[in-house]
Amino acid sequence: MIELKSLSCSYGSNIILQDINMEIESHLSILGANGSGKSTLVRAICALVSYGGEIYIDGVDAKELSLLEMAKTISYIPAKLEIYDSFITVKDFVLLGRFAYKKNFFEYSHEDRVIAAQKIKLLGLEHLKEHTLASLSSGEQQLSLIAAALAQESKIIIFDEPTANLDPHNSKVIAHYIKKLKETHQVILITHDLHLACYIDNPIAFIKEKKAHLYGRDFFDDEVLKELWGVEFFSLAVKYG
Ligand SMILES: Nc1ncnc2c1ncn2[C@@H]1O[C@H](COP(=O)(O)OP(=O)(O)OP(=O)(O)O)[C@@H](O)[C@H]1O
Repeated sequence: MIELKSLSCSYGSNIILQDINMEIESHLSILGANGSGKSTLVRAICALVSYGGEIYIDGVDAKELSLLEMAKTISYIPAKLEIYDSFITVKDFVLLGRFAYKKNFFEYSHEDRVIAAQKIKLLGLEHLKEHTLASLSSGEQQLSLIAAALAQESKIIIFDEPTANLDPHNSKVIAHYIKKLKETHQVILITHDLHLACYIDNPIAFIKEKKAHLYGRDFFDDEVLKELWGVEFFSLAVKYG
């Protein structure tokens, strides 16, 4: 359970989110216009930006969590892989997901390596494990990001626009993984992909004018969508089902 109490976020004098009060009991999808503050909201939850108000994760004040405790609690998966080391292999990248569990600075344990190998297998990346990340397609990179996040073994996984760079086939593959992860993890999804949001079927927080507005399935009503986005919708088809 994530509780936001009077949450506010600003960049300098630019107020992005103001006085948000919300209980995220389980899964959630976050939608809203470009620049509305979706990524800022999840970055605040992950303690990646400073904020006013309070955030509690399972009753613990997020400000009290160390970096390593936070890593064991939440994984944040960005839309696109920023590759700092183009020569890192998939195997070594997924192992990085175990950084919070390292017993000393230099060594990953046998257990860390076993868990990383399991996640590589789970995501169907075994044939690519010795390949460099830079040599993979966007879809394969996204799968590698998910494998590293799973290796982190956090309860909460946040996806920030996971299908933004993917073709329809890979979007469907990723959509199925996200849906499956809901069985074992708390999944928070930021997306502009209404088909994906509809398929994942989480409660919706729509960010508008610095506030979060909550919806259920009613969000996907053509009239509601038209009012929120200002464009016509005609019976959104669930293409990932
Ligand atoms: N590091 C930063 N410094 C200053 N302003 C920022 C910073 N990060 C984001 N912003 C601004 O805050 C606002 C909200 O950004 P944010 O990335 O949270 O929006 P978003 O809803 O995720 O957008 P998008 O859908 O386009 O990804 C934007 O106006 C953005 O320009």
